[in-house]
Amino acid sequence: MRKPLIAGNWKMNGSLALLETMSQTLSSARISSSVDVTIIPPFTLLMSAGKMLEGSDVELGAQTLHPEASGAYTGEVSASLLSECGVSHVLVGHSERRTLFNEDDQAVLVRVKAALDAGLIPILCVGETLEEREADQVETVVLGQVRTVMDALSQEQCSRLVIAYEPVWAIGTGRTATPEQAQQVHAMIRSWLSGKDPALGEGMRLLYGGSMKADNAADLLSQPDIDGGLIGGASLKPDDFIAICHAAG
Ligand SMILES: O=C[C@H](O)COP(=O)(O)O
Repeated sequence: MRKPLIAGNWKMNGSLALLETMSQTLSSARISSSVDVTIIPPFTLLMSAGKMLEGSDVELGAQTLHPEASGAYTGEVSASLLSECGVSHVLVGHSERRTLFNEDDQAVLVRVKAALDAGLIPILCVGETLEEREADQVETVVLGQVRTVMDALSQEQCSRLVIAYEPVWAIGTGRTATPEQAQQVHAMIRSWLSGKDPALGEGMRLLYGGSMKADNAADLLSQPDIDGGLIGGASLKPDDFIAICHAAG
């Protein structure tokens, strides 16, 4: 039985004030222990967030990392620096990183390895653009992104990953994949994983991301192969984020 995970990616948004409100709202929300919850604020808030969340069940994630352990990389942050803030999860390969910061599959792979080496849980983001969907390339693109990473890792390393399927055309657009569209891609990813290793297919959490909101979360999360959500915009509104967490429980 896979435990659902709801992860809120704040992107380059939020503030210390929102962090305080979010942490208070989450701690009084009585979210079921059958759901894992992670918030993923910008780097500058991680240290404060780590302190605020200490002792709570809510976990902390980062939005990216540099693959090297240390060195002259002005502006970058390594896995060990993230760990010091109390970070347990890190997004890798988000479509905004792939598109705006030119992170290709190899750049994604080295970041996944760096995260795993440091004991962090990578949330590997994959997904097709609208043009790729319209050209019938969903399987080629999505499984290509999954394969590049999974085929380069040991089975034990693979078992520590979470995958988030985020159709690029649904991110921040208000245009959500239908539960059937999302389920179809999740089932395809799971079937590929099962072919590689049945235990991996059975155990890996596959999150959906792309305009998931309080009013569509329950339908998406009720699909058999959707094990949680990677939430952008709605994760900045404490009540909406908590409603999504409740929908997963
Ligand atoms: O990381 C989160 C995703 O990009 C989804 O963002 P969104 O919920 O604003 O569409």
